[in-house]
Amino acid sequence: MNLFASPDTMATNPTLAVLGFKRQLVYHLHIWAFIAVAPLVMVQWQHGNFLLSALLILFCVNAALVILFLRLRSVYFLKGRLFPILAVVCAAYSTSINGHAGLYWAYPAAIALFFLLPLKEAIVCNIIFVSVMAVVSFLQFPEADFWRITFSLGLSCLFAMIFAWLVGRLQQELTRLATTDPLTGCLNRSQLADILNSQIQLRERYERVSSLVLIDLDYFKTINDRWGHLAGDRVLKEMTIRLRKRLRESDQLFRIGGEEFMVVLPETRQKDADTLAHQLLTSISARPFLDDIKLTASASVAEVCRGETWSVWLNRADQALYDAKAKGRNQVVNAARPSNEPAHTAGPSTPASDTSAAI
Ligand SMILES: Nc1nc2c(ncn2[C@@H]2O[C@H](COP(=O)(O)OP(=O)(O)OP(=O)(O)O)[C@@H](O)[C@H]2O)c(=O)[nH]1
Repeated sequence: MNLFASPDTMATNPTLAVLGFKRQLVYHLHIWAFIAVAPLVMVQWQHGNFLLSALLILFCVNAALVILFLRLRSVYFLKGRLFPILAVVCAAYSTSINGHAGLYWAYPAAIALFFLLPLKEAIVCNIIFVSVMAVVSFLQFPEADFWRITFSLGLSCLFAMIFAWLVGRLQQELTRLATTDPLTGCLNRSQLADILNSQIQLRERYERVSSLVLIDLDYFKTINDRWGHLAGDRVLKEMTIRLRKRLRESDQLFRIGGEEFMVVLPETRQKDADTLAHQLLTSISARPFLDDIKLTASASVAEVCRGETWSVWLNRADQALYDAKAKGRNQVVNAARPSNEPAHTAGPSTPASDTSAAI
């Protein structure tokens, strides 16, 4: 059994890959913490520290449950929140009764918080932890030791915080790079299946209907041939800006091929998507690109139908786009619905605007 994410998923979906790595981190952290802490239960029991022994048993039980839940259900037991609380309480209490022998555990506990909690929560928890440890050290050790402990623990937390913050930033940046197209900033195909599937689930569970629009520039090859690839790139960027201007925040714009774009429209019926597709084509053909390059585009519209998979949904839209090209371009074609679905608005192709096909 693959614990966290299949190799296929990790290769194609960066967001799931990151989630998989986070789960592995939590998993390994709990395993090694369990191995390190379990023998201490006996040691503390033999020393007559029954309360600490009980706290350590709780810690081990929680670690075992997190490991089991991750293995069997791929979810965090109690969202992994018990580890930090128990680690901090055990370390502080152990220091107060065992002196230096307990203090050593404060360092790994403080660092572990940054791996298990969201950054802000980890910072707050660590500030509280260092403060508690400072009070315990003040009461327990000579003044010189109190300063050493407080500063060395505080510095360890600071280093761990900087490291966790940078890793978080790096992870966000890598996810962004892996999920977007560098030229236009649109989403790329990596999350296409997931986003279409989530719309399908909304349709199946709550009857909430989404549509998708495919848009493909007409005769784009001619732009490259006449004005060069750089001009072609600038046209694609400007086209993205024009499309974005007309879309809502909740709509998702993908670049799924060279000059082919896809818009996923949540909570949108085919009729409204068709209206939007006409407006998008008009925004492309109404004004020339880079001052003198006139362009048109063809589009297709497909509302998600009950029981279909994302690839069937996309194929219907693809077929309709092919029809729009075959019928002369610069028009919107509504995708045919599967034969078992009642027809709402599927209709014949309609001209997008009067603008003649480009160049
Ligand atoms: N400048 C630029 N061109 C690209 C990019 N990606 C793909 N293309 C070009 O887009 C063109 C697509 O050509 P075709 O598939 O024949 O499509 P078309 O010329 O638009 O013709 P129809 O779609 O049939 O109207 C090719 O010349 C590709 O080289 C890109 O990122 N930048």
